[in-house]
Amino acid sequence: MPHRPSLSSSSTASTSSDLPNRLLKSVTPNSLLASTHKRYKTPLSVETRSKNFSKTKSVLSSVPASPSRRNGSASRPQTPASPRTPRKGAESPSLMPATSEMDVSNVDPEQVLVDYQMIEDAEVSGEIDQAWLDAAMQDHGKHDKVMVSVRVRSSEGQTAWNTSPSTNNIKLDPNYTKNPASNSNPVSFNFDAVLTGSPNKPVYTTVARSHVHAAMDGYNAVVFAYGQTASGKTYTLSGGDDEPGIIPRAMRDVFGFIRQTPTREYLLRCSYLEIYNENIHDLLAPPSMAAASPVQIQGGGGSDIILTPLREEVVTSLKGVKEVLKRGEGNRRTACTDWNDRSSRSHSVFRLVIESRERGTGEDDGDSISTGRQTPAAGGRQTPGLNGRQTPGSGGSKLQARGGRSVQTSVLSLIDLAGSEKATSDKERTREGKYINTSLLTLGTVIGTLSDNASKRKSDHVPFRNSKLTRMLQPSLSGNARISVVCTLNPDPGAIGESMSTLQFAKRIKNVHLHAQKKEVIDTEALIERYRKEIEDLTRRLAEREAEAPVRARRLSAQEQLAETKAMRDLNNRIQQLTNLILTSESQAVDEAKGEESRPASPTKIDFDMSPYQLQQELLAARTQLESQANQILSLEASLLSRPPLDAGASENEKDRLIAEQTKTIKELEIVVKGYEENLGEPLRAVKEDVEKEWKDKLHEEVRKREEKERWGEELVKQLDKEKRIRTKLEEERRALAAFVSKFDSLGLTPSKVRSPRPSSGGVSSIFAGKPQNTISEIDSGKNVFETPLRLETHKLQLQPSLLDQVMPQEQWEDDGLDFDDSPVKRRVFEFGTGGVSKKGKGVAVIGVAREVLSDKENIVPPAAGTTAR
Ligand SMILES: Nc1ncnc2c1ncn2[C@@H]1O[C@H](COP(=O)(O)OP(=O)(O)OP(=O)(O)O)[C@@H](O)[C@H]1O
Repeated sequence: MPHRPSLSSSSTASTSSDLPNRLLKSVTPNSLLASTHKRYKTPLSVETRSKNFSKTKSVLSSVPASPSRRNGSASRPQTPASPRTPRKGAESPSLMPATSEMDVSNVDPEQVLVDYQMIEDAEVSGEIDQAWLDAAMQDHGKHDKVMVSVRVRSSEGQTAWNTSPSTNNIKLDPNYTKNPASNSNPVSFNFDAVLTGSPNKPVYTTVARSHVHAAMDGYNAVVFAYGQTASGKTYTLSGGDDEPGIIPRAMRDVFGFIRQTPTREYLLRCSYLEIYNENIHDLLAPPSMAAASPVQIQGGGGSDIILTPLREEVVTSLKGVKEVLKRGEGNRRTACTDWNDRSSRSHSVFRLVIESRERGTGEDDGDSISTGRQTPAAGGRQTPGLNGRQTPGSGGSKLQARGGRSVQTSVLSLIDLAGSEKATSDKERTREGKYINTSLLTLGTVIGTLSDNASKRKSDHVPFRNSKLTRMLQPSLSGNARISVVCTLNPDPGAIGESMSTLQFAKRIKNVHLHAQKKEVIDTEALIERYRKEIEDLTRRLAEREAEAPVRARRLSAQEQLAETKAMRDLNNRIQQLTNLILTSESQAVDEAKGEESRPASPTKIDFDMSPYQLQQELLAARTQLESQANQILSLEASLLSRPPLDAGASENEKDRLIAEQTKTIKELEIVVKGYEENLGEPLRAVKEDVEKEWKDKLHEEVRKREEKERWGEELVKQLDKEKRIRTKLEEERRALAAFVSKFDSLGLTPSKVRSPRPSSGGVSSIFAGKPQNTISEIDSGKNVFETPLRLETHKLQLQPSLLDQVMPQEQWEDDGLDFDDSPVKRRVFEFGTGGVSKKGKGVAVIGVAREVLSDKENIVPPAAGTTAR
């Protein structure tokens, strides 16, 4: 029996010095009752969770051989559902600071990085050396299944199980089978490991160490203990000072790993929570705060989940981790149940988020050299919560990729599940037990479905959302984590039923398939470098294929040649795609350098957090876009090729001109194509604007010309109307004059009665017959030979009403609306009358002529032939 000294001075348990007394007490029923009674006064404990594993003997003997009830339950006082009160040794919740100095939202991650130089000897496990590390690495990379181990609790009493650690087998003792006749076919199970005994070190080494290393290497890892109440889950996970369990050993290994890895620097932050009655409580926050704002689960659907609000404490040393653990364990809910003095009444989850990147040279680190342990937020740097880039407690990455150095992020989750149990005699415990059993049942269903899906290649719905526990474990159980399960068994024959159900759970979870992936956030520089390398590789392969093409073409069938062409086209497409990605990344980097943080993400930005489905969609969209760009480029090239070929007979100058023209066009096309590449399908903005402007100006000019023509047309129509009206009036005038003349003639005036001594044989008609040549007839196609001079003057001279009224009423003449000021007709009329004198003079002269002709018909003497009117 190993000696187990007390765990801590603050523990309520006795020290090793009073071991004999404790042993004595432990076997006395009265003392057991007394102690139980005393404990029930504080049913929901916040006592420091470091159980007194030093009193193994007494504890083991006090743990009932089977989950049978204890005596004294009848006298148990009612359980107050009051808030937790601290027990002796636990950190008082009221003293707990509302916020912690090491809360990740209060520190600059760059200032609290841990590297190999900072690890002190005392912090690391002496067993870790390079060979050991190499072995651990090789191991953890291979598994695609859950690692399942069974640990049978030590017992001094009877045991129902026969174990064989060397063959990893566990068998039910034939004496305890229901049907002894079935001895030939005993209940037997094989697992990855079957463990017995009290030491925790071999347990850690076997079930958890490689997973811890996987987490340090960038994989998510989960280790959890499953089993009925009092079977040893907490003992396995937490242990005690003399027999530390998986959690403290894992933390020691974390720092040991860092010490052995001089090439990287780490940001470590931990959180501690419990799921109690289907509520998640932050164990690192003061209880009042944790109760007021329970932790919520966000996200999911296969991807990572976010727990908020959840305190995350940055740790830079093993001591720091121990303090955090102590604080969290002090807040855990434990109570004395019928089967376990200090039963965990909740599922507890301790999470360590590990972010790491290659150590910089210092030049690319700016002011973030981690050459020694630094105080948080030192140096006046902005804290992450203040610079707007990070959300405190959101669970996202805090460390930035820089200088081409990518950041790996992983989470190590160490989970102590509450134990399944039968109905208890206490109301409050029964209520808790109901929640515990329900969530464990859901866990079993989820595991069962996952296992069935994997073995039968189905995709049945997995009810992750039916409990907080499975919801929280969803990303890990969906496959993106390395998982190790320790199933703990109570060897007592009275617990065979529960043990069998635990073993069935272990068997099912063994079938769940895992495909853990490293999560890496890479910065633009490193990304571009990767693309460049890939392009180089592809270009080389393409060149090789092209070189072999002629030889191969002879050997290949038509179908194979098609496949070959397609393969080469794919290579080309990929090169093109990568080139575009480089261009996009580079422009993004420039924007980032300019501080354009608000710039929307480029459509081709690679987000390594995306689910494979989202990435596929992105890829599909990018391919479609590239294909359309390729088509545009092809059509541009085609139009370039379809340009008229250079005429062989063209003169040198002409050739030069055509060459210059074609060169210019090629340049323009190049700009357009480049624009398309840079803008992912958008034409170059400047080119687009130029073209638009050019066409706008042209359009304006065309509109202006059209409007001018319309105006000109309208004017022309007006002029034509005027001309028409003039023509009509002239016609009427001609008719009137003709009537007048014929009337005049019909009066039978003889030349003797006329004052003029020069008689005319033709009468008045002869006057018109002998009119001068420059009359209106010249502009009127020779039709209205009599018109204008007389018409106008007749109108102006107010011809004798007795005569004219009959043919031309006064009003008609006045209302003709003609304006002769500018008309060519008028001009000609005046010219005709005046022979080119001034406008005013012309009018007078014309009137004079008309008056001479018309004022006194008695005096009208037709001029001699060939003479003009005076
Ligand atoms: N392998 C072991 N060797 C010695 N003692 C053990 C071992 N496993 C468990 N015990 C003891 O058994 C008791 C119950 O163990 P523990 O509290 O770890 O059970 P549990 O499964 O966590 O119970 P619960 O689900 O009720 O919290 C403890 O006192 C512990 O010290």
